[in-house]
Amino acid sequence: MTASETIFALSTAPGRAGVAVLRVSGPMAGEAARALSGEDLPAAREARLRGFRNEAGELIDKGLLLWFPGPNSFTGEDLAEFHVHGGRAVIQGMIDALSHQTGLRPAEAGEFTRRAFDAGKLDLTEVEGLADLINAETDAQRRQAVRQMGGSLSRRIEDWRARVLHVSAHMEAAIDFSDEELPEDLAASVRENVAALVKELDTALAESWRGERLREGLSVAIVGAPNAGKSSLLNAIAGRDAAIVSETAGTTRDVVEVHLDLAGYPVILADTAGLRELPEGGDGIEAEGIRRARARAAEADITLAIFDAAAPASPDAATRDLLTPSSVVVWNKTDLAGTNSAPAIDGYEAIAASALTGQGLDSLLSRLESIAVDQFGLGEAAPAITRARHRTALEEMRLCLARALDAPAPELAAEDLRLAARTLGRITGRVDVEDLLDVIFHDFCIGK
Ligand SMILES: Nc1nc2c(ncn2[C@@H]2O[C@H](COP(=O)(O)OP(=O)(O)OP(=O)(O)O)[C@@H](O)[C@H]2O)c(=O)[nH]1
Ligand SMILES: [K+]
Ligand SMILES: [Mg+2]
Repeated sequence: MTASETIFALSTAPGRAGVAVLRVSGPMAGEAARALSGEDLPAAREARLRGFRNEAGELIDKGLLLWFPGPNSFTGEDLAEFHVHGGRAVIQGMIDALSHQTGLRPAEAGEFTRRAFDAGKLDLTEVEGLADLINAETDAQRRQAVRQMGGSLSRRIEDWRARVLHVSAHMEAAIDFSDEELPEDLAASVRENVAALVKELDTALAESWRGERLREGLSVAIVGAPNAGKSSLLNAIAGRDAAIVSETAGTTRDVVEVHLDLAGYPVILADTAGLRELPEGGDGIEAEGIRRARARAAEADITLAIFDAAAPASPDAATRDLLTPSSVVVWNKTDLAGTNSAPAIDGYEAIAASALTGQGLDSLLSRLESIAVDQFGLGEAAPAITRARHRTALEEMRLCLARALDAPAPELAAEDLRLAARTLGRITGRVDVEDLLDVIFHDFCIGK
């Protein structure tokens, strides 16, 4: 990317809508806005009604023009926004007119945000927060994304990084000024500070799965014997015919997912193939479905095990084999059983339900909801580690700090601390040696 290129794109979703927004960013943005509107630019950050014309002078649409002169814009560059009516022909007309402007080219995916990052408007965690916000499906996901976009994670990372740099700056200075061992009081304070950081990192790492899981959703796999009513339950919960239901055992083969919002938390409910032993040379497609069902059950956070209440005497053995302490057990088809009793299975408390009448679905949903609240609710206080990338960097930083604590010589400890700070800098995308110098000059008188 070269900063001198001017880019443009439709910033709202394509298709019909009341309003569509097109953005132009770069040195030619003002020129393009003048050319299309045939008038001077509006005052900075003030919306003005303008007619937009193509190169033949034909009116494409009337709409609002906004002018954000750099550096006070999202990208840090000159940026113009055209708000027009959101029809396919209007949008295409605007895109064609912008393409005809010299020096303009269509933006690549993420290029506006990339420019905002390059201009120092957002760091990497804030960029990720913005992406998460655009993808957020539930309230809790939105809250986490807004916090991260607002810099909560970066402030936490920067705080750790500043503390590491501070310790290492003191060590480097002591090393420079003497060629012997570190003074004992300095060595003790280094140890104390580094040990405190290691402890905080351990807490953050122990909690890190929460933020990642909130981005992805709690995964629930529905398992059970063929015809237990798994697909019927999925449909009843989703309120639509997401999966095929039939009286033929072995109907479901592919994993069918439905996204739920339970108390603001994302849950991905997956219907799977019924578990059963297939005869030799049996249906290979069903066998593949069963393999996928088992794989999904193994990686799910929760298995929702469905048993047939019409046959209470012999709960399916293959399903019982998959029960774990985080399983939720359901007797389905209670309408056929003629009783609402839900005897425990292998010691697991069960819920009585009927996909047909809807009975018991409330209890089932509130059980899932309370599991989601337990999993996610607690984690909302601290800025979350939301990506494997963050976790890997923190694990690496922890190793560096642990090595620094055990280092046989102060020079080696200082090197490990430098590495720890760099690792953290990778999370926010601000790896910068100038910082180390800044701290040194800040804390020590130059004349000394
Ligand atoms: N009476 C009654 N019938 C049900 C209930 N739930 C499902 N059924 C019926 O049971 C049969 C099997 O239902 P499915 O939802 O296809 O069962 P499944 O567990 O997904 O079956 P496979 O995909 O083949 O493993 C269908 O004929 C459903 O109409 C229920 O609660 N009550
Ligand atoms: K079936
Ligand atoms: Mg099914």
